Formats: sequence, C-alpha cells, structure tokens
Amino acid sequence: MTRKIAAGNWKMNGTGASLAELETLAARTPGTAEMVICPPATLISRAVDKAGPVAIGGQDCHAAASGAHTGDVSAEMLRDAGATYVITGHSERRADHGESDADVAAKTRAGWEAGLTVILCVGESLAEREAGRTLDVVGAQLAGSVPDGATAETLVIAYEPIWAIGTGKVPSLEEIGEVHAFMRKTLSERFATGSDMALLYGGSVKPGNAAEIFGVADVDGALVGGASLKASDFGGIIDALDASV
Ligand SMILES: O=C(CO)COP(=O)(O)O
Repeated sequence: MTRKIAAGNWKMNGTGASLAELETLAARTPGTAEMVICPPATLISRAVDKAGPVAIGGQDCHAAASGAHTGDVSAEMLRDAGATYVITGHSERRADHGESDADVAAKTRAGWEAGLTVILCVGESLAEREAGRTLDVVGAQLAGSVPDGATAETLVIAYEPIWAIGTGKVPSLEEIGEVHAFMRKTLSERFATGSDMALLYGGSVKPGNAAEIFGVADVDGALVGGASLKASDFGGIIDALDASV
C-alpha cells in the first residue's frame, strides 16, 4: 500500500525556539500519515531529541560522504545527527545553487548510501506551464534526477510547481491530478515498486485546501513550506491527510 506522508520543509527558518512547534507535533497521537519535519541543518540533532513519532530530515546533502567542501553537509552527517530523510532537487536549490538533474541524482544516491529516504522534488516554472510543457519538464526531471534502483521504501517524489511555492497560487485539482497520474505511470514503468511510491504535492498547501488536494488520485501527501512552521497549521494538514482514503 502507498504510504501517506505529511512532510514539512522549514527552509532557512528556525532557531532553538522553533523546536516548541516540533514538540507540539510530537505530542500528537500518530494517525495513518507519516510525519516528517526538515529543519535547517543547525537544528537537526536537537530536533531529533524532541521529535517523538515525527521523522527528521535534512533539506539537502552533498554528493560526497566527506571531504574538502566548506559549508556543505553530507548525507552521512545527516544520518549521524539522527535524520532519516533528506530532500533533494528542491527548486530553490536548483535555482540558487545551479543544481542540475545530474547533481540531484548524485545527491539522491548519496542519501541512499547513508540509509536515508529521499524526497526528490520536481516541478515546472510558470513559463513552462504556459508553454504547455509541464509534462515534458517533469518527465525530463524524473528521467535525469531519479537514479536507477529507486524503491517505494527509499524514494518519495514531491511535485512542486515553482509558481505555486510561497505564492498562495495552487494548480487546479485537474492539473495536479494530470501530473500525478503522469508521474505514477512513468515511475511504474521504470521501477518494480513504482506503483507504491509516495507522490507528494507541494506549493501553497494550507489547512484550508489540503483535504481537496488529498482527494486527488495519486496524491499521497504533501511537502509543505510556510504552513509547516506552525504546529497548528501543519496539524490541520496532517488531520486532512489522516482523514483521506
Ligand atoms: O517549497 C515548498 C516546500 O518544499 C512549498 O512551500 P510553501 O508551502 O510555502 O508554498
């Protein structure tokens, strides 16, 4: 059966005081959805101590296990700090750090080698959507960034249209459904467990729109930015996922 995952990406937000939000989440009675929080790297070890049933993830990792890479963090280090997940290929990393599909594939392999489950992000820009190229772009990202050997245990895909991130704009349910059905078909054709891989939607998910998004076929959860910073908001999204069938 496909996993249901509510993952929060705190991005470059959060200090020690923010862990109070995590403690509130950790006090929830777990439902059917897996809960994941990806705080900044500086908070991972402290977050692990407070996380209870919430899994902790990194937001990025270097492709190498160790070495002369000032400022970078390896997947092994994330694992050592207690993380069990890592995000790769977020559009903000692709844009801010020029990460290519090949870079994302290398980071994803590094995550697997360290024993982490990888949440790999794909998604089109507004110009690409308006040009009718969404499925071509997502298909090329899946082909170029997802390494061979992916399984439903080790890989989660997040579809995050760039124009929906932090904007309050969300694709129509039909548009989300079209991309998720396409990703399901593509992954099922390539991987033995592709039909069981969790496919998350990300981009302006809030408590108020989560239920209808989780009602779309092949949407198995969400990758949430802004609304994951407050336990009350993220809790509403988790409730909607728990209630979805
Ligand atoms: O980029 C995102 C999660 O990785 C989505 O961010 P928002 O939920 O703030 O739109």
